[in-house]
Amino acid sequence: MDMSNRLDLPQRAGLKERWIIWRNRLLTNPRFQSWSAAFPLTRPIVRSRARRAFDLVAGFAYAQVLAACVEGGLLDLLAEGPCDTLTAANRAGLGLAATERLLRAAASLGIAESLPGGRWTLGMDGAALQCNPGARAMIRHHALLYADLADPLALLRADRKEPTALSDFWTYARASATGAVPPGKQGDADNEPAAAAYSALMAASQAMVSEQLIAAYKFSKHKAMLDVGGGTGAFVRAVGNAAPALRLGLFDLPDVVAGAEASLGRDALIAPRLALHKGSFLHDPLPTGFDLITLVRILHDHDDEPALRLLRAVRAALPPGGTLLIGEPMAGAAGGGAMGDAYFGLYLWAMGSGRPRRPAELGAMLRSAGFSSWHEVSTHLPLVCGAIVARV
Ligand SMILES: C[S@@+](CC[C@H](N)C(=O)[O-])C[C@H]1O[C@@H](n2cnc3c(N)ncnc32)[C@H](O)[C@@H]1O
Repeated sequence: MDMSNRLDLPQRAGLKERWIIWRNRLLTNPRFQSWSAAFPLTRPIVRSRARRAFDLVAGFAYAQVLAACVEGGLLDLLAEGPCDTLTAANRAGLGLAATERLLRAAASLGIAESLPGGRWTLGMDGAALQCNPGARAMIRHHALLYADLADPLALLRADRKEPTALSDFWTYARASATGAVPPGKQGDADNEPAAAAYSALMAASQAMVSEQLIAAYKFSKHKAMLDVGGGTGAFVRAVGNAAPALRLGLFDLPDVVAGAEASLGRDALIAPRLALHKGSFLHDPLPTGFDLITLVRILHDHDDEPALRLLRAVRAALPPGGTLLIGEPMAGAAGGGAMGDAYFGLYLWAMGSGRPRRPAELGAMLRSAGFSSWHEVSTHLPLVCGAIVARV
């Protein structure tokens, strides 16, 4: 292909587009690359861009170093206090040389840090991850994602029609994408272990999400909250503890509600004001009698058609003046970097259903589902969870 021809094509391109084309021409020019790396004023920029480019190239290796530290128990060990390489080798079940290699890699990534006398402790990022059980559960879970991403083009070419490790894990995902009834809807014994596995992962990572939403939104101004797709109830419990007068409801697939019953049924502060509802939010009407409905990490799991169907069901279940709170990581979130389009984009593609959405896209769907207004509510960490409030 004649590149120069292609680059000259957009005669009518706007200023921004022409600037991008000019910039990319410059950046791909070997003479400019050599000059800017040598020139003292541009050298720091070149170094930092080169580091960023290298991180893109090596990201998979970095993630695997982290996975090895978590799976090998090294993060737990380093959290107990400084230790030497032999102790780390014994904990991880690795040879001395392999452990030294892994710990040096971890130290270069901020997961571990070396101390005098050949000892090791947690690095700054290691410390942040170690105190976050949800993040550690996700790191372990990523073995499935990376298996699916081993051949990314094959995954994309398959057009979400082939089973994947993630579509086998999230058993409702394929049903949502194809319009089928989800496996757990009939209280399906075969589906119970799968429902228990994804519910455990969600419960482990729920605390960081509920922390964001409880800090951002005043739940106590409502009388009754229904958490739709509420899993085994970690979010209901957190909100119920923060708003002790709130009546509570949880709706999920029967296999999952059984887990919620086991987890919340004996909670003296929650159980007396909790109603559990079983069904499929894509096939059954939602229970009424709640002035607040929450969808936490739900919509992004579903393609536009089922997501819109769910929003219409929520709209139908809410009374006049009722409120919907959507909480999930959103694409284009401030400070979210590549989380939305790169991470969730590919994760949900591999799962076989759903997509990350920008707040404005969710807003347009809310309008077409019949909500009269919506606005974004800012959370402390949009990377973990963004929030949108919509009114009937
Ligand atoms: C990603 S999990 C989120 C769970 C919880 N909201 C949280 O943030 O931890 C999605 C939840 O939606 C539920 N779900 C998926 N499809 C459903 C359907 N058709 N009807 C009811 N619940 C469904 C799943 O069982 C699961 O508990």
